Amino acid sequence: MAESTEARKLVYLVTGGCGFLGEHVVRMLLQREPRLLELRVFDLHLGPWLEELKTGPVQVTAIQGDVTQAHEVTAAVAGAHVVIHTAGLVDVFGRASPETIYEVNVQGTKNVIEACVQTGTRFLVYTSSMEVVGPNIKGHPFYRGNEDTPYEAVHSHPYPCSKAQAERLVLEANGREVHGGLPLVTCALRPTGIYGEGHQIMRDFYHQGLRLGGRLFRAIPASVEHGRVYVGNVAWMHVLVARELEQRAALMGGQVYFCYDESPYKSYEDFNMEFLGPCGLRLVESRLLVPYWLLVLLAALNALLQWLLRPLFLYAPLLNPYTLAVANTTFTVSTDKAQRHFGYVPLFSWEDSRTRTIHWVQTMEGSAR
Ligand SMILES: NC(=O)c1ccc[n+]([C@@H]2O[C@H](COP(=O)([O-])OP(=O)(O)OC[C@H]3O[C@@H](n4cnc5c(N)ncnc54)[C@H](O)[C@@H]3O)[C@@H](O)[C@H]2O)c1
Ligand SMILES: CC(C)CCC[C@@H](C)[C@H]1CC[C@H]2[C@@H]3[C@H](O)C=C4C[C@@H](O)CC[C@]4(C)[C@H]3CC[C@]12C
Repeated sequence: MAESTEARKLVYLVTGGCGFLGEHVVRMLLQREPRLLELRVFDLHLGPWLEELKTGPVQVTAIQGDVTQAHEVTAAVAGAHVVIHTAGLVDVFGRASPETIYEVNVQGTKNVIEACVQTGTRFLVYTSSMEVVGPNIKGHPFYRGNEDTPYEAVHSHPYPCSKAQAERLVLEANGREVHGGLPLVTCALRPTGIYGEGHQIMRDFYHQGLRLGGRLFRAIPASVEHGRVYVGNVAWMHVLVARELEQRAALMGGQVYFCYDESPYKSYEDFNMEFLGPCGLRLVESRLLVPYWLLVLLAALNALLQWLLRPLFLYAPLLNPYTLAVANTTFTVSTDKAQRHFGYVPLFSWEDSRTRTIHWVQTMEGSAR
């Protein structure tokens, strides 16, 4: 590598660095941030793959910790220049209680902010979500909207509520004085539905399709558009924001950015078929067999069963009233704010993103090939 070790002086902390997005952020930082001296990877569950990263020029420090424990967070943040806070409890299936979701997503984020303030860390990038905007409980479409598009952001589900609260805390913390007297600079990235290597729900759909003899059944009309963005591009946006936050603090501090790339606008299921189709699955047009009212009924039945069975075991299917509403409401973004503010251009074309994701599905354990 051409850069001298002298240029390496920055310490980054990635919370949730062993999650689906977090792992991509960690790997992207190692590849694309030449000023990195130390990379701290903080997660409740550390991945074994971290070991192989420890042989490179950057010191990779794995920290097993819990964002809900303020002292653990403060210890991890101390001495870091930049914190990328991706840790979160992503649960729209009723696996965790609302209290736990709030504890991790809201209290965990408060702990990260306070740790920055106490220890003098000045730059904080928060992984928010499109869900802080919508789809809202009224099912209003958000069609090719941007960061300034008016939309009634009203939620009732614990996950979007917690993400919205956490995002607000992060943005309000912009400008707070940190230890040493300088201002904290924060911003939030709002990915739409992320896809790519490691995406658990794609894995679930693939295995469900295999169990159903290579078929998936269309539930959502093809006309409902659902925003998707490739994980490599989301990771790249995090790296760029973190890099530019110091130089462009006045412009970027306290701002939100949707994550976007060249992925096509399609329905959730049609989009998944871009990858699952080449892996041998087909989408069966069953909309006449399974009309929407029946899906609503099934989703409600699933919610009831989840509640009834909770004392015995956790019943958490993909279909519930909330996931049905999200999948069945158009929500797509069209914006260039990230390009204007910090020069973001997707690193991976749609073709690359598609090829990489297909390759990942094909090499998945239990795949048809
Ligand atoms: N997956 C998506 O489509 C999507 C879309 C928009 C936003 N997001 C956001 O991106 C972030 C990452 O999501 P993901 O899809 O990679 O989820 P993920 O579950 O794969 O990753 C989250 C990581 O956070 C860690 N974590 C959870 N609780 C923790 C705690 N108490 N302390 C420390 N670490 C903890 C988990 O162990 C996991 O490694 C989340 O904040 C999520 O809200 C995800
Ligand atoms: C109706 C069924 C046949 C299909 C169910 C699909 C459902 C599980 C999918 C559809 C949309 C998905 C969400 C969407 O991509 C965006 C996000 C934002 C992110 O912050 C967390 C994940 C989430 C909520 C996806 C979860 C899975 C959903 C609801």
